[in-house]
Amino acid sequence: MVPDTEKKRIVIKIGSSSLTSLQGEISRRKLEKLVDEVVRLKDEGHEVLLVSSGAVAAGYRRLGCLSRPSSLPEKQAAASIGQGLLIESYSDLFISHGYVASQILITRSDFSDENRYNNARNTINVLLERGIIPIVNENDTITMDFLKFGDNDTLSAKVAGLVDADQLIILSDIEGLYDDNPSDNPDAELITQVQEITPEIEAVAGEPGSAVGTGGMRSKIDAFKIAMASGISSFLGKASNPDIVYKAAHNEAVGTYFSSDVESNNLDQKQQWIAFNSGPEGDVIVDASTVETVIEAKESLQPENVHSVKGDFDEGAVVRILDLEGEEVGLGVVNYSSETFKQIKESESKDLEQYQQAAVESDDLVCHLEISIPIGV
Ligand SMILES: Nc1ncnc2c1ncn2[C@@H]1O[C@H](COP(=O)(O)OP(=O)(O)O)[C@@H](O)[C@H]1O
Ligand SMILES: N[C@@H](CCC(=O)OP(=O)(O)O)C(=O)O
Repeated sequence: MVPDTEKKRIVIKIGSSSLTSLQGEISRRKLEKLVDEVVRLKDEGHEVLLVSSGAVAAGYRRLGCLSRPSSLPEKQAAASIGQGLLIESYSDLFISHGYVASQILITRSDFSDENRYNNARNTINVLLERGIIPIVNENDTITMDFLKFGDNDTLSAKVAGLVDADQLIILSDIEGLYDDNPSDNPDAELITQVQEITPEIEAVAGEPGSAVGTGGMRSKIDAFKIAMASGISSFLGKASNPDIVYKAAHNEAVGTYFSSDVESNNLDQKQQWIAFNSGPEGDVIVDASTVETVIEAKESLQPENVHSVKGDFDEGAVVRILDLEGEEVGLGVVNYSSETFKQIKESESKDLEQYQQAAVESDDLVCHLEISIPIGV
């Protein structure tokens, strides 16, 4: 954890439910509160990036809908109207405090391309270093349902990892993570600290309680897993609480803090990309002893330890690494194509010498035991 006095790089995610009125429209008052809080952190010298939902909420009325639409094309059309209005409001408010905001729209397929992923990082780094407040949202108007991040929770965690943030603050309409869904159980109790996302923690996370939220607690738990695996401390708290952002940044807020001391939970940026963003193009199958001595030990996988391959992939592709039962044990970038793997399999042992490179280098390998998050969340 970064000492309290140091300048931090903070990613703040705010959900639709925390930016809208009871009617589901953007609330100017809520937007102003958030901006005031961000300004307070900026005035202290911190770098702040916002991941803001709200495009659909800001646009559906002008589309002619009486309530938030439910069909995908209507939501996308509403977002196309609302995203501009949302950014205009943010921009005006930040300018009135002397700060410049910028807009970044991202789709999941942008992040699955390593070059675009790295490009996004370079752009955002320039903005943050120059004191700008980047405001990120999913590019709703062009994203197809099956390609969507699904909500902005996991997007915010991936962005936090991308920019190597010190802290991820997720603001919602709820005080934090409860030991049961408070919408169903009024006796549910707040969990203030989470050091590991165990199956018990996953089990308490339920669906959204409001009509405007999309991810509920499930997608927040996925987001915290990604942040923890990336070595980022996180916080979940209620957006409407006074000074919530300032207090969370100074570790004084009421809510749930997620932090991991596990050394292996520190995937570097390449490994984060492999684990959370890439799309595997094929499978490499290994036996049980290789799982134990190579994959779990995070050693480089040698070509002779590959039992077989499935699918057609080129050198440089990301593949799933499966055990003989078909269970996914890791992900990695291969140094050989599927064709070459087949040739290696058929080669005499004296011919193997020409394949000097590892099948997957240890730096390009992510073992599923250390993350256990389904790819593409
Ligand atoms: N274990 C839990 N603890 C807290 N909230 C939970 C839990 N399970 C489900 N929820 C629901 O998740 C909601 C927050 O998610 P969501 O509505 O998607 O908000 P946002 O728009 O901020 O992303 C809460 O209001 C609550 O109804
Ligand atoms: N990208 C969408 C938001 C998706 C959404 O509702 O996310 P969230 O409120 O964080 O569950 C928008 O701007 O309206």
